[in-house]
Amino acid sequence: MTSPILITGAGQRIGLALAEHLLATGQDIIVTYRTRHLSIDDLERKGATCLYADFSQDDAIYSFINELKHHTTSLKAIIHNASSWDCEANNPDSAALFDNMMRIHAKTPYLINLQCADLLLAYQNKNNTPADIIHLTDYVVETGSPKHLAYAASKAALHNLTKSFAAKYAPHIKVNAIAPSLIIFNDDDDEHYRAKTLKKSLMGIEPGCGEIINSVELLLNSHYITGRSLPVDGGRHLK
Ligand SMILES: NC(=O)C1=CN([C@@H]2O[C@H](COP(=O)(O)OP(=O)(O)OC[C@H]3O[C@@H](n4cnc5c(N)ncnc54)[C@H](OP(=O)(O)O)[C@@H]3O)[C@@H](O)[C@H]2O)C=CC1
Ligand SMILES: Nc1nc2c(c(=O)[nH]1)N=C([C@H](O)[C@@H](O)CO)CN2
Repeated sequence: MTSPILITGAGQRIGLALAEHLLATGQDIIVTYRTRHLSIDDLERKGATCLYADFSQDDAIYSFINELKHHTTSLKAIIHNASSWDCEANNPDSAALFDNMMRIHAKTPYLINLQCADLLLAYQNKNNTPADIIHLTDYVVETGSPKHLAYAASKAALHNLTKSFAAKYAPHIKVNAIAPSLIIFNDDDDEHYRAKTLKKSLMGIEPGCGEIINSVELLLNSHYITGRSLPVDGGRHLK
C-alpha cells in the first residue's frame, strides 16, 4: 500500500464522495465511519480500509488513533470531515451540546493531528514532498450563527487550529481549511428552507460535492499554500 489518505466521517455525503473520488484515482484510503451505511461495504469492496470510530468520547479518539497505527506507518494526508450540524433548538442541555460540538470539530482534529504527525512526516520523508492536513470548517466561521452557536464556535476553533498547525508543522506538512457554505442539502430540508438558503449566495445553486473534491485536489496538488482557508460559498459574503 502506498501512503494512504485518511478521511474521517466518510460513510455518507461529502466524505463518501471524497472517498469514492480518491479511490477512483488509484489513491489508497483509510476512512472512519460511525454508522455502518451500505456505502462502507462498497468502499471495502473497492479496496478502502474502513475503521469504526465514534469520536463522542475522548477515549474513543485515542482508541481510533491506536487502531489507525496498526493499519499504516505513513499518511499522505488527513481530511477532517466528520461533523455534526447540531443546534440549540434541538438540545435543551446546552453544556452537552457545546462539549459535543467542540469534541467533534476541534478536539478530534487537534488530537489526531498531534498524535499522527509521525505518519505524515514518514510520507514527507519517503517522498520528499509535503504531506497535508485539510480541515472542513464552514462559512459561519466568519459570521457566527444565531441558530448554531456552539457549532459555529467549534468550527471557528478548527479554523484557528488551521493556522496554529500550519506554523507548527511547516515545511514538512501543509495545513489548510475549506470553508463551505451550502454544498448539499439534507433529505429532510423542506422547500421553504431550500428556497431561502439558495437565495443566500450570489450563485443561488446547490453546487454538490464536486466543489469540495475540486478544492481538496487543489490543496493536495499545491506545494506552497498553507495556513489558509479556501472559501467555497457561491459569493455569499457579497449578498
Ligand atoms: N453539507 C453542506 O452543505 C456543508 C458541509 N460543511 C462541512 O463539510 C463536512 C461534510 O459535510 P456533510 O457531508 O454534510 O456531513 P454530514 O453531516 O453528512 O456528516 C459527515 C459524517 O460525520 C459523521 N459523524 C458525526 N458525528 C460523529 C462522531 N461523533 N463521531 C464520528 N463520526 C461522526 C457522521 O456519521 P454518521 O453517518 O454515523 O451520522 C457522518 O457520516 C462537514 O465537516 C460539514 O460541517 C460545511 C458547510 C456546508
Ligand atoms: N455536518 C454538517 N455540517 C453542515 C451541514 C450538514 O449537512 N452537515 N449543512 C450546512 C448547510 O448546508 C449550510 O451551509 C447552509 O444552510 C452547514 N454545515
